[in-house]
Amino acid sequence: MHFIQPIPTIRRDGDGVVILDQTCLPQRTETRCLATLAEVATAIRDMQVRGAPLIGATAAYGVAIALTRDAGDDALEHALHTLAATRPTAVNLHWALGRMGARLLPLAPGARAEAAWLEAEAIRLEDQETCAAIGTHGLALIESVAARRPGPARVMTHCNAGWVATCGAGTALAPVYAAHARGIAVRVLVSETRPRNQGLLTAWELREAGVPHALIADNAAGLLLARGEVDLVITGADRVAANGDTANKVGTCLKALAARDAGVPFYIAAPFSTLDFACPDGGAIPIEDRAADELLCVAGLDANGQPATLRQAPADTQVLNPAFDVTPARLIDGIITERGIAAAGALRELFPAEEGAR
Ligand SMILES: CSC[C@H]1O[C@H](OP(=O)(O)O)[C@H](O)[C@@H]1O
Repeated sequence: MHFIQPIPTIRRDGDGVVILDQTCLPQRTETRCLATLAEVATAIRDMQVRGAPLIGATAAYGVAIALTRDAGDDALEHALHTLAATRPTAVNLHWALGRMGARLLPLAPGARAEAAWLEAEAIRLEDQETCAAIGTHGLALIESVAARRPGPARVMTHCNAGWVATCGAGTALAPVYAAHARGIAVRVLVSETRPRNQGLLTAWELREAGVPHALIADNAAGLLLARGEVDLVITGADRVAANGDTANKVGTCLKALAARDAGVPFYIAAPFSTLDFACPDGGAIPIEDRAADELLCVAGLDANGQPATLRQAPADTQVLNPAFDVTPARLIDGIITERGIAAAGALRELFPAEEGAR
């Protein structure tokens, strides 16, 4: 059964794209047209689109949008550099731009725009297939939990690695959706994911899909793991280094530590486009620092149901806001990819270098 996104996270519309604006979720579902390179770069930087695979696809469309106006060498280089500078950690962005550059640079300018749209569309469609395959492979983990004990399989996740973060079913949530579609009882524990609260997107997705779940405060994860109330942890990833060290949303590493201490298996779900074989280990992964206001303010609806932002601490409060952390390979029980599940650090067995992996 193929997962169909309730609202496409990105789709071509003439010489531009229409995105689902994630800064409005979960309060409102609004789409937004992106018609220029600058609008695409802003959408990625400001997280109107977010999630590693979706960032990559959006960047690919951004190149197509730019080349539709000017397909010369300088314009192509400018588009690639502008988009590459938007967010540093998710390697899917750089993977997609590398793929676009390799496809387009050898072409005559007159042939580039059409080829760029085709390549962007191919990246989007491939991501749908990739998510589906991750779902199939991850399903086996949920099935084995379901076979071991009565009641729903209790899966903890962090951040949002569901359909809104991709062009398909998601990464970490793809196995959950696959289980739910097959009638396997599953209950997802969703951590809030301060400061940007991507867990609210996960809770919204699961609610819309009718998948039982509970939103938890980030700091509740350790207690729930220690009390034996979690069977399996699955999170997404933004970059997996060659040795299996994995960057994901800040807070992931604490969950992996608590899971290991409690004897709960901890898995990462990530496609090939998230694997960075050129990056030796987690210490070499660039970690994005984001604006202080992400911690100092909260966004939501006011008493009248209108969108509002509240400042919860003085604007000059000193803040550190690393958006990601690195979970060492030793804490990861496996990485669920579109080609199967590999031990962290053994990804080359699924993606041999001779196939052209970075
Ligand atoms: C499907 S990977 C999603 C990945 O993206 C998140 O980052 P962000 O919300 O900053 O784009 C996070 O690390 C998730 O695991």
